[in-house]
Amino acid sequence: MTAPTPTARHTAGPAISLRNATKMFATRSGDPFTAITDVTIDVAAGEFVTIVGPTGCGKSTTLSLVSGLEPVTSGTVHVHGRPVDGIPDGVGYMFQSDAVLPWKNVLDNVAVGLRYRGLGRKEAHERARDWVERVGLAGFEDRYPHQLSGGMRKRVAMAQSLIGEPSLLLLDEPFGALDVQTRELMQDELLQLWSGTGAAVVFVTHDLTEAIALADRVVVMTAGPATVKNIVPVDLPRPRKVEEIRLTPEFTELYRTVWDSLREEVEITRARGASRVA
Ligand SMILES: Nc1ncnc2c1ncn2[C@@H]1O[C@H](COP(=O)(O)OP(=O)(O)OP(=O)(O)O)[C@@H](O)[C@H]1O
Repeated sequence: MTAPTPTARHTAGPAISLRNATKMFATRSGDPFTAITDVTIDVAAGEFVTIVGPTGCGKSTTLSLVSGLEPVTSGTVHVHGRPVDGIPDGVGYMFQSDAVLPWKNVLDNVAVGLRYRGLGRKEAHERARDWVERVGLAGFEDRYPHQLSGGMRKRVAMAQSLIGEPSLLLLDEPFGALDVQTRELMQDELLQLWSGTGAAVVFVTHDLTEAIALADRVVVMTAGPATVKNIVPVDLPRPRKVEEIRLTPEFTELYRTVWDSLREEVEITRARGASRVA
């Protein structure tokens, strides 16, 4: 597997910039529901940022403001220096439930984004073949998703998100449904594929080991409505092998720092849940 050539565009400012971003949703009762409040985060080109926080605090909502799927209620969200108004150019996504199309084989699934953007079949297939190889699926081009393992489907999804050479990669618990061994393998492969691309990454996860192993910085969110509680720099050398670095004393220390920050927020969230069922 080889890393892709650097393609991300370079701008002077941060790739992503949220300033006091607040999102409210309308509710049936008429009272707006605040999902996140005053979130301020910058992500530089080529930086890998992970977001952790208690369940339901607003992590996915934060991503949806960056991807343009939801408009911000107050505050600002900029991508490559421009206010987000609809889906910005150069965004790649990956979610827990992958977007692999059951009626298309591996090659067509990987090529689908390029075809959608108007590239001819031959060229799209050539590039897709290259990406199928990069994600370790050479020889499986003709297989259909139901003939693949969970890990192989994730590889297809990874190739789908990376083939467009995104300058921004938004990942929402992409490996959440995988077993632990496959997950670690996919984490290593993601790091390898991303390294050198210059893409800014925002990766939402519940798994602190994953958050620390992948990141340049871990953003810890508060109990909902989420705001940024703490940002922990991860000064571990790259390239990284998740299996190896998670056993180092530096990693254990980082884990303690992140968990110390998160624990209180998890307890607040649990107490709210308990009071609702009391
Ligand atoms: N479209 C919507 N309309 C109303 N409320 C919403 C909408 N989207 C999200 N919410 C609410 O906003 C809050 C934050 O949701 P969000 O999915 O961002 O949290 P999360 O931290 O990603 O959750 P999880 O950890 O469970 O994945 C939740 O209370 C959710 O119910």
